[in-house]
Amino acid sequence: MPTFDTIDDLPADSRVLVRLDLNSPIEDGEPQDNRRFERHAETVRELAEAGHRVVCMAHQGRPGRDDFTSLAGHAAILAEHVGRDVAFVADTHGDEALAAIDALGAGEVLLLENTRMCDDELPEESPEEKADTEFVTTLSPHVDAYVNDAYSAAHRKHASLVGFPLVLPAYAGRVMEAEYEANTAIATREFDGPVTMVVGGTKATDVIGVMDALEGNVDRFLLGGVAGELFLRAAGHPVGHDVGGTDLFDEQWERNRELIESVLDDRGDAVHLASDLAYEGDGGERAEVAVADIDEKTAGYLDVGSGTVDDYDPLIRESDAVFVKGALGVFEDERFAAGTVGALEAIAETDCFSVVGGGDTSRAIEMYGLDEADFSHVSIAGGAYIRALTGEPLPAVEVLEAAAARQ
Ligand SMILES: Nc1ncnc2c1ncn2[C@@H]1O[C@H](COP(=O)(O)OP(=O)(O)OP(=O)(O)O)[C@@H](O)[C@H]1O
Ligand SMILES: O=C(O)[C@H](O)COP(=O)(O)O
Repeated sequence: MPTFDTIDDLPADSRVLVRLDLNSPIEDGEPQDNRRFERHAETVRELAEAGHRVVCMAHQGRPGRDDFTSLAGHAAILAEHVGRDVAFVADTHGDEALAAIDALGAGEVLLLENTRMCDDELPEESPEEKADTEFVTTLSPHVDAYVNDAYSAAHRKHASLVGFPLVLPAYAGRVMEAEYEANTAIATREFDGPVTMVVGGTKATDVIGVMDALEGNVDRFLLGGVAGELFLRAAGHPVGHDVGGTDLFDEQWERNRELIESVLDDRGDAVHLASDLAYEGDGGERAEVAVADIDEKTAGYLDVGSGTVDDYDPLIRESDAVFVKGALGVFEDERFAAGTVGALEAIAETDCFSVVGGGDTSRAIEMYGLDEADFSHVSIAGGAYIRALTGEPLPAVEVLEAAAARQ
């Protein structure tokens, strides 16, 4: 169980500084609505309805990149989800921000400007150094408490994540609580039956590290995507390398070859590989080939084949817990969605504990009309989910725990 305090412990009528993670895809300069707004809105609404004065802060993109924008558009989307006005001030901790914070009435909500527009925010430093920055020392006296709801950014040692909880009473928001509990379950919970992990996507280096770290906690890994092909390569099949200008395989193979081989040697019985793969046929249709019949990879494989979907289905249905990291194919294209959707449907129809992680993969749930309520938890975290799965500590969670020990 987490040892941090939650907003249930927050004193009444607080002026509270709440760190959200609204980092979103940006199209034509505008943030796109996504699950993060909906989830964080629950924490914000609960705080506002309880009569607290709610000062939100969040980041967007990274300096120098196209997605580094103001949060003005985010305030409008957040307001729709919260169901009340969210005022926006284009300032992180200057006079304008302080005046807006001081003027907030009970139940009112304010969003400050992108934290990464403040020079003190980004360099990763110790919580003590962050607590000493002008950003933290200027804002803190204007609020009574700090709430961190940004689990998905908790792997970063940035001022808004680790500085404030050193100098203010600090609490976890509802998203922080839910993500923490679900994402650590694989390492901390006892399950009666088999624990299965569905592993795919393009970030093979991440997921292979997770497989290595979780060897003792997972009974079987069902592989697809780029990692799946790299394992097939290690098992001696002529796949898992780049063709036609892709750069997904060779570099990740060189980086992970030893680890893949050692996972196969140590836990080969737990690693399930695709028996067939799907690709784009000459007429643009989905075509499939048995892995045993592949002599040479001439085009990209974009999904696991239907035989593999049938192999994986009962393994999922007889599991007591299923964790998903990465898609089994390029599900964004309907022709290559069968692997990912097949696995998600089997999970949804089974009464197992389930966590679906990864921003890209979880999009398949709404794209294919699945009901989010049929999963125990759909994570909104990327890097933090990976770190939680591998048991790496999250600095922003550690400071919340330290704050609770002080409080
Ligand atoms: N064989 C494949 N070839 C190319 N892309 C693939 C293949 N299989 C799956 N993908 C892609 O993998 C993506 C999802 O996995 P990704 O590694 O991006 O991880 P995620 O965990 O969902 O997201 P994130 O880490 O960004 O939050 C999908 O967009 C899908 O198109
Ligand atoms: O979107 C995310 O995964 C988090 O907000 C972290 O963003 P970052 O990788 O830019 O720090």
